[in-house]
Amino acid sequence: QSAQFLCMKEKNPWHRPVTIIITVIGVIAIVALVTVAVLQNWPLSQKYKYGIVLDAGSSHTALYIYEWPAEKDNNTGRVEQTHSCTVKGPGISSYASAPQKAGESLTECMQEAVHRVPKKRHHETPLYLGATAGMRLLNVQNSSASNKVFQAVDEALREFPFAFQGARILSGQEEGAFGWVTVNYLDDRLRQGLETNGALDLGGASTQISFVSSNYDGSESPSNSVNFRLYGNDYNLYTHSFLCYGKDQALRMTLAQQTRSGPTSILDPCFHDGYSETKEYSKLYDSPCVSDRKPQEAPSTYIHTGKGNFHQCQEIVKSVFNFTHCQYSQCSFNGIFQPHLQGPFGAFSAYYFVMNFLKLTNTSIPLEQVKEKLAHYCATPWTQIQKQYPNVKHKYLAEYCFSGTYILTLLTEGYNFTSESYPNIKFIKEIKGSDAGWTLGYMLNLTNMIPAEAPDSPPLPHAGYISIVTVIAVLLFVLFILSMRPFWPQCSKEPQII
Ligand SMILES: Nc1nc2c(ncn2[C@@H]2O[C@H](COP(=O)(O)OP(=O)(O)OP(=O)(O)O)[C@@H](O)[C@H]2O)c(=O)[nH]1
Ligand SMILES: [Ca+2]
Repeated sequence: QSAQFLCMKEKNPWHRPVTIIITVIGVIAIVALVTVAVLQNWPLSQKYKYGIVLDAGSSHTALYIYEWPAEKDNNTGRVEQTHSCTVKGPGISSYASAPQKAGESLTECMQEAVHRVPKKRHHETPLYLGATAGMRLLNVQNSSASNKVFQAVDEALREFPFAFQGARILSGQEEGAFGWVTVNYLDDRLRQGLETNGALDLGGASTQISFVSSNYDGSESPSNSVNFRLYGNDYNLYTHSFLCYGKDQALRMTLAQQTRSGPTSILDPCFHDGYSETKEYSKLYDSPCVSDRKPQEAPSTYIHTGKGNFHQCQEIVKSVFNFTHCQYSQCSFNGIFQPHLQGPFGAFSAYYFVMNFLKLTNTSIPLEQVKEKLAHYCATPWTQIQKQYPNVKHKYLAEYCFSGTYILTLLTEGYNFTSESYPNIKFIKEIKGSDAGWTLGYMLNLTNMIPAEAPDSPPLPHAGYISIVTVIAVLLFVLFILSMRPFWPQCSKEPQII
């Protein structure tokens, strides 16, 4: 006789059909549960949607293509610029006498957009054209010519397979406010409700300043106030656009200032010593910014010569700002209200082009030192400048001394930046690969891509959710197996005598 453990003789319980079936069903259930959870929460499709904005500025037109994930997440700050194209030739307002050409000029960049945006998205891709100060001025000067330019541009853009949403002139407020939206959206400040950055935009024909100031509620000078509710936060923005104070029109104003008596030549401190070019009076005064100052009797041309003196240049530049009247508690210039400057500022477009060329984008350099460096640059003879920068466009190169002086004067005398607040300015071209400017903000607004209220975000991130579902499923399965214990084969504790 031998004593044996009976259960040892029994078949392995895991081989019993019931256990096998339960296990298989359990495993299938867990796999199914986890798969459903993963699929349900997977971004439905990783494909992209597109939007196109044409920035019809006074000096040139640029096309921007934006991209964002096709499903959900549009409101989580993920719209990015994927491509930009600079239209050859001048801005559309320069085609007043040949409107058809304004439309034609856009063709090349538009064809590029046709190739860049996937074909199946073409028909649903919104296309906007916004015109700024150049068209505002043309509209003042000759509204029928500006209508014709728009008609030509409209017709040209309709030829493309996109969802064309129209061409129009932006108001100065829109231009300023959307520049502010762009800068703060790209920095992810809006969604997170962080303190915002002000925006400084310097174009060819107008310039904008926009910022949130805690002591400005919009009641003083309401025309400078723009209200936004974005991601559940209220913003009361101060914004102003100065028509004629873009750098090209400001240069005209300083030249007008120096040619009031209709001389045959001027010695301009804003241009380098040795610079000399013959220019036409009719071209100089062909703008509403200066047309009323045209000298009574003037020859057809004047010789524009330079003498390269920063301090004298600054005096002439100052004279295009009017500081005599202010009906508000405080003003910037020309009687325009401006609350106390507050917070950091991003300065883009010509602010960046000019300060970058002059190697003056580092605002931690004291303002006095910046002025000294610029004074030194302005005093450099024209022949030396030309030798030093043989590849820079002649028109740009000739104007950097004026442009730098104008920028510093506008910031300090105009907007009241001081040596203390100057370091709050950052000269920027782009943020995270997207250009700073009004176009992105304009598109986000028109496509309702920034919700007024904060989106309901799921309490757990995707990975966390999946892990928890998996752990709970496994736990439930183990519990289930344990609950089946009564049906498990029993081993007797005592050896049995067979
Ligand atoms: N140095 C330099 N200047 C530039 C460049 N691109 C544009 N500019 C000049 O900088 C000024 C401002 O340019 P933009 O910001 O494009 O102006 P815009 O949008 O055409 O004009 P607005 O309608 O007033 O906004 C103009 O005088 C341009 O000629 C560049 O790459 N380098
Ligand atoms: Ca512009």
